[in-house]
Amino acid sequence: MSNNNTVNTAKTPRKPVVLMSMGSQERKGHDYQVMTHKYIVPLVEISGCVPLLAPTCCGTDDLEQYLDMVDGVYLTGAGSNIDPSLYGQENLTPGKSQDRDRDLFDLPLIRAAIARGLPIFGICRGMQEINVALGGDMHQKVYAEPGFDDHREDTDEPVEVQYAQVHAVRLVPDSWLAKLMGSEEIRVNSLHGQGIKTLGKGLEALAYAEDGLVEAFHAPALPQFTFAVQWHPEWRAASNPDSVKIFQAFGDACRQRVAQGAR
Ligand SMILES: N[C@@H](CCC(=O)NCCCC(=O)O)C(=O)O
Repeated sequence: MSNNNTVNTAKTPRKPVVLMSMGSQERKGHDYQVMTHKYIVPLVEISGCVPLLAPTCCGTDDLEQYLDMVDGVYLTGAGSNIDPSLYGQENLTPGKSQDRDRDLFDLPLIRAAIARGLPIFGICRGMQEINVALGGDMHQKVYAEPGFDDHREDTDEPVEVQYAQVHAVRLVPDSWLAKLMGSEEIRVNSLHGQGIKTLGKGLEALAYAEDGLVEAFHAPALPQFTFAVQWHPEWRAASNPDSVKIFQAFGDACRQRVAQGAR
């Protein structure tokens, strides 16, 4: 008897799994590992990936095992500053919080992920971590540097104001980012006191603020997607066409990794 039910043998590819390193927070005498919703939601809903949140409070013994489980790495922003001793400077902001556990987890994570050819996407602190991991350094107080603007948010303002678009960034003409955005200039939000001073090995600027500060970079010599921005595309990402394009591009890079059958 003929069977009209054809069996679809084409397997739907699994979703990419993406590592997100968590940050530390102290509340009422207890230490927490945290990750903000606004970073998680666009990775799931726009990039179409599955987040794997990794605590950074337990050292790096399991780093390679984490990387065995993922198809990409996504390094988020955080209010803490990277320990400047990690890029050869004295600490000029002793009043600002640091997160040494996250520093000591993320810097080797970045180098190991690059060595494996994993796609990497960094936002704000995440961008700065990639830069430092590759030997770059930072202006610890951009707002105090001659010729640079103050890129910090006003923390007394409501959060909608803090994450509002406040300045333009010029995208490098004819770059893949300019082509992706369909423009050589976009407007972005700005919530950072630190900024790129020297780009790390293999990093190339893709966007600049009006004062010349590097606002996005990539690693053109690497075969995999390696992209980072100083602004916050995760903020209400679904309602920002530029953010949607960025998160979709990262998701596509991670799907390409899955298709390569790397794991
Ligand atoms: N401390 C660094 C990085 C700033 C940063 O990531 N800000 C975002 C904090 C809140 C959020 O996660 O959205 C600097 O000041 O440059």
